[in-house]
Amino acid sequence: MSAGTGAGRGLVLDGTVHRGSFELALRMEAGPGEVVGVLGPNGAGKSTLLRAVAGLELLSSGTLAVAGRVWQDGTTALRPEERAAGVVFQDYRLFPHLDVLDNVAFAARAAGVRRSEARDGAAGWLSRLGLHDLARRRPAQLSGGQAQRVALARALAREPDVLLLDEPMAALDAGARLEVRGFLRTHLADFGGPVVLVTHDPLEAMVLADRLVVVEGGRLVQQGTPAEVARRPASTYVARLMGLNLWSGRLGHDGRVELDRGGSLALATDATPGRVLVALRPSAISVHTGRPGGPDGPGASPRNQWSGRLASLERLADRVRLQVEGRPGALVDVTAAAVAELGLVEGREVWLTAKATEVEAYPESRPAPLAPG
Ligand SMILES: Nc1ncnc2c1ncn2[C@@H]1O[C@H](COP(=O)(O)OP(=O)(O)OP(=O)(O)O)[C@@H](O)[C@H]1O
Repeated sequence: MSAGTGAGRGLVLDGTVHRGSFELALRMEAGPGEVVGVLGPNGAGKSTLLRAVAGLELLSSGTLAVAGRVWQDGTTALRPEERAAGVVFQDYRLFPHLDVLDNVAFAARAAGVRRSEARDGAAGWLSRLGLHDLARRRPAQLSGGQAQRVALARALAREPDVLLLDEPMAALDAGARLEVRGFLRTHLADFGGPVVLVTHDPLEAMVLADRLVVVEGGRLVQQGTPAEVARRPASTYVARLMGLNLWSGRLGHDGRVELDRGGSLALATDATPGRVLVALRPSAISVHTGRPGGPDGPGASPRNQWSGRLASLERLADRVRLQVEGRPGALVDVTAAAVAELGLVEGREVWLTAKATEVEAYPESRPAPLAPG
């Protein structure tokens, strides 16, 4: 889906929301058919953003419009029930006393549609989503994955102008998460309106979102396609999330970046001298237990090498992540075999090397303004 196009028919939020002493100040758009993933650390304001769209919090200033209709501005504030928003929460929030069919029929019933007609409509949604076998079950008889699929059916059955998903997979175990992720991927693509998906999980964001918006401390710090954000993270939080090393520094005319927190790295590419962020994949760094090439070795080694102390080892799915203190400190990924062969233990002095071609540098800048809708 194209970013930013036709946002007039999508969602446009430009304003501030206050909750106690916290302020969210944001401009964001989600075009029709576009899935925007909102990422951010705890307390960043992600839920506040969704609540403001749903009408559970009011904007202190600014405007919110969805599908060409103003939901809030200086003079208007639609009540939550007047907003055509389909919301899916992490804890499903199905009505426990109603079976699945009546849960999905609920919005139509609340809008005054006759019971038989509302149930026919709900049955249609359940069939479309492959959930008709669950129609007669009560929420207590559903697994977490099933409950969350029903919650999506209920949200879609409202025929909303925007879908709001608040950490929809956070309460699920790994198996159900995979299942629901596939389900969302299929059915979000069929929904023609804007989707705002709040998540902590970078994989979920990568798989489901067309565009990412990163919020920290109530402010937008970065937005872009998942690939852009992963390649050039704008903050340490994003870099960690994407599993990258990120340092800030100053690039000189000699092609070396002097890092703010010590050390320097050589680049292979031409970048404009000045303030930069430097990203390096943990798997692009090699570990050695002695100085590469020996103390007086020939210059055959890669252009970046530095020493450090192994602070910790963490087993990941298919590798081991090392945290090395040094100048610069770095995350390094190696195989379990390498850990054994090199005798890597906490506290050990190591040498790190990285090819200059692996070092990605880009200007340290404020997020680019949104393209006009
Ligand atoms: N009812 C409230 N009254 C006052 N402040 C609140 C209230 N609820 C949340 N806050 C504050 O608003 C800020 C943003 O909270 P919010 O829940 O939007 O963050 P979040 O990004 O969704 O975090 P999390 O990932 O932990 O859910 C936090 O600093 C929080 O302390």
